[in-house]
Amino acid sequence: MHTLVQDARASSQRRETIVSFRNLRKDYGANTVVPDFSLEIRRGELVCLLGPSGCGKTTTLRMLAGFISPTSGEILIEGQDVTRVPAYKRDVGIVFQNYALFPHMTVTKNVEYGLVNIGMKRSERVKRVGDMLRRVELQHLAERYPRELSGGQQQRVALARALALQPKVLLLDEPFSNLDAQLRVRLREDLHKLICSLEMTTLFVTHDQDEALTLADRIVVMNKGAVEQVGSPEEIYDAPATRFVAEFIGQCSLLEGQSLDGREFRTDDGLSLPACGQAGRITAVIRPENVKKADEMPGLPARRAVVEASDYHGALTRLHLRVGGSKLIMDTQFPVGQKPNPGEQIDIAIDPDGLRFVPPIQ
Ligand SMILES: Nc1ncnc2c1ncn2[C@@H]1O[C@H](COP(=O)(O)OP(=O)(O)OP(=O)(O)O)[C@@H](O)[C@H]1O
Repeated sequence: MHTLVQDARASSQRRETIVSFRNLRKDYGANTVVPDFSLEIRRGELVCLLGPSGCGKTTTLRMLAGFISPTSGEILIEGQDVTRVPAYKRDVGIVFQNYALFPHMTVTKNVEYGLVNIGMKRSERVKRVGDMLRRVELQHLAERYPRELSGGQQQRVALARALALQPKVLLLDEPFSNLDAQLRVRLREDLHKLICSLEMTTLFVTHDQDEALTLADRIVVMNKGAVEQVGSPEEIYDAPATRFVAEFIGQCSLLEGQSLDGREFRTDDGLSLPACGQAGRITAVIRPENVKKADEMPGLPARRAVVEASDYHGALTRLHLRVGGSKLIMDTQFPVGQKPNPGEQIDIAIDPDGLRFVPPIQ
């Protein structure tokens, strides 16, 4: 499986660039919402803009769609500068957060709409719409109106409408935000399969890290308009470049300290860990799965930890621990009835292979 993912990624890396953002900037008056955004998206890639609310994701997506003009910089689609090209001439399909279906048109008419506009022959339209509805599994609802559909079905109509025009790029703005948690997961898988089968170059926006980690080939983590890190989901989770990325993706404990001689890292609270080779002040990132029960890691120094809180999550229990003055989060399992209570002590070990370092607080 891993090899397949790597192969797919390697082959996408060999493919040509479809979208280029070059030093894109957007100001609203004196307020700079996107200072300097550059990115290349290759054919068939599924790229996600991920970040907290207000970080500039939608603004960036809308600049590519042509709904917002950048203050400076360039956007290229298949090598053509489209920065000043109107939205309807960009060959970009978009699925909006609220789907924006035409309420007075049936599913068929909604999907057919763009095809009529470009003057496609009726026989071809019927074929294309049929194909699209089959792909999103909505043939049986073709004559319904949007108000007669569930949220998930409406989303699929919006997707079919965007894909019917066979755009060069598909843009998705928070595509799952109006759906309940279970449906989100199912539709996420369906969407992933569909986009992969069409080899559709896709840029999507979300503030949901799970969505980004499960769907994207590459994630662009944004913070206050700036790009913090670009990488595969594995890279972003396993090797965060900054404190912001480490905290935004998954859970972690961040320990400030000093790398002493390249071999020892000493936290400000006195905890000693293997160092990263770098000297000076630095921050250690420890994921909860890398804090283990001491007896699971014989040979590593055991540390006495006080349980401050424990949260039961079904498959695992999350413990909030204090080791000396340092706080750690640990994900583990206990036999039924043996979960430690707040105030109890347990012996833990920190897996040095999972230890990562990021620049310290400025
Ligand atoms: N037309 C506008 N005029 C002034 N400021 C704007 C305008 N549109 C967006 N902004 C500001 O730009 C910033 C980025 O907005 P944007 O919608 O791109 O964020 P986002 O990351 O997509 O957030 P969310 O996840 O909440 O949609 C925000 O601070 C927002 O208030």
